Amino acid sequence: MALILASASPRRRELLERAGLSFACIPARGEEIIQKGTRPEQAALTLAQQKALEVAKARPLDTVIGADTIVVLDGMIMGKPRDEADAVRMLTLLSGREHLVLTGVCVVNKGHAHSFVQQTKVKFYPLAPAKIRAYVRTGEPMDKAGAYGIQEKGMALVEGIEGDFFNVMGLPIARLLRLLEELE
Ligand SMILES: Cc1cn([C@H]2C[C@H](O)[C@@H](COP(=O)(O)OP(=O)(O)OP(=O)(O)O)O2)c(=O)[nH]c1=O
Repeated sequence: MALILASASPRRRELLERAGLSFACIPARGEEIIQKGTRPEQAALTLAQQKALEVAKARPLDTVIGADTIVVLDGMIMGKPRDEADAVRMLTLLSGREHLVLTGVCVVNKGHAHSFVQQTKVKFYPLAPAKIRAYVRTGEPMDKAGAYGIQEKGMALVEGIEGDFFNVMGLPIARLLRLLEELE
């Protein structure tokens, strides 16, 4: 029985590797679709479940991990920016404010799906418009929820966090390891 990470995210792969696990990566191909009006927790859970279940169908004997990370400001969900203007819009909204990063995780094992959502609070410094534009021009925000990466240049935007740092990067690794141990 193998462990499979149903993800194309280089951050998730790196975190699992750093935690010392052996696993294979098989990205889910399905589009990430969520119905309008879905609550943030439910959205993160549903997307993680969709990814894990899609890959688990092809690998029924293996343990499959799916995850999805969203940023939530005042109850509003921010995924990845559509384009640079969208990234500027998101970062302008996040400037000087506190938001939540939610990562949904789903582990499919022996035909059962085990899911949870982990939440981390992140506070941004106030950001001057020129700073936001310069950061967006680096290209870093484009494949990241909320248009920033706390583990790269985006670290300069962050005044503080409350909760698991790795959850912001895309995988709440300690809680995931605990779940995997329970399933052994
Ligand atoms: C907020 C934040 C998000 N992110 C990333 C983590 C996720 O990769 C990405 C959110 O997109 P996701 O849809 O969660 O993941 P993904 O499309 O990159 O990979 P896959 O669906 O194949 O698993 O944003 C950071 O790297 N740093 C951050 O600080």
